[in-house]
Amino acid sequence: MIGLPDSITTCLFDLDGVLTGTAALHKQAWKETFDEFLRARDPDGFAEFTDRDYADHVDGRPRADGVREFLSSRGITLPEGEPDDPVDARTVNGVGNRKNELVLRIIDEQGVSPYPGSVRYLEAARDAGLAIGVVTSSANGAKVLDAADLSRFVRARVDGLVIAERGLRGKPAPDSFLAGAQALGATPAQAAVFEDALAGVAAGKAGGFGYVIGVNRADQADQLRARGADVVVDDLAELLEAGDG
Ligand SMILES: O=P(O)(O)OC[C@H]1O[C@@H](O)[C@H](O)[C@@H](O)[C@@H]1O
Repeated sequence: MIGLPDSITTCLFDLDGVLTGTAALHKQAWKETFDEFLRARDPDGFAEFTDRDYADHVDGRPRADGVREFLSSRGITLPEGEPDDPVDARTVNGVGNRKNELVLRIIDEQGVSPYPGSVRYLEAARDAGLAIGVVTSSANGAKVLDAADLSRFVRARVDGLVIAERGLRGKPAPDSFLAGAQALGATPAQAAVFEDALAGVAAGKAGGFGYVIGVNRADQADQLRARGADVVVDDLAELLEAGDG
C-alpha cells in the first residue's frame, strides 16, 4: 500500500528536497555565498559554484561541513572561527553565517511549500501506523516544518541543532539517521530512509537501513543508485501508485 517492504515499521524522511521544495532555496543561498566569497578572494581566477559542486560537496551535509568540503575541493582551508562570527569573516563560521542570513531571507521572501505527493505519502504512512521521523542536517528544520505545516506528522526530529549538540557526525555518516531510528524505538533494519541528497543516500546505506528510497529531484537517478538507493522515484506518490498496482 505504501511501497515499502513489510519489515519496515518506521519512516525517516530527510526534509529539504524530500518533503519541501527548500533544497532549491538552500542551493540558491549557497551559490550566492560562495560566488561572493570566491570573487572577492580571486577576481581574475573566479570559477563559479555549480550545481555539480552543490550535489557533490554541500547538499545534505550540516552547514559547516558544506563550507569545509566545498572550499577544500577548491584547495582552500579557512580557520573555524567562532559561532557568532560576522558574515564577512573569512572563517568557516563566517561563511556559514552569511549563507544562513541569505537562506532565511529567501525563505521569508519565497515561502515554504511541501510537495503535494509527499503530503499524501505522509498521510498514508501515518494511516498505515508507521512511525514518522524527520532527519535533516538543517539547523532550520523546525522552522521549515512549521512553515510547511508538516510538524503534525513528525514524532521525532533530528536536525542540525541536535546534531551539533550531541556531536554527531553529519551525513554521509549514518549517525543522524541512527539517532532518528533510536528515538522511534526502531532498529535500522526496521527503518526506511527517504533522501534526495547523494550524501544522505550514502548515510542510509552506511547505516544498514532496511530500505533506502532515493528521491530524484536533480536529474541524478544513476548517482542515487550508485550511492546505495534500493529504489529511485521522482515523487513519493509513485510509491503509493506502485502499491496500488
Ligand atoms: O544551513 P542549514 O539550514 O543549517 O542547512 C544545512 C544543510 O541542510 C540540508 O538539509 C540541505 O540539503 C543543505 O543544503 C543545507 O546546507
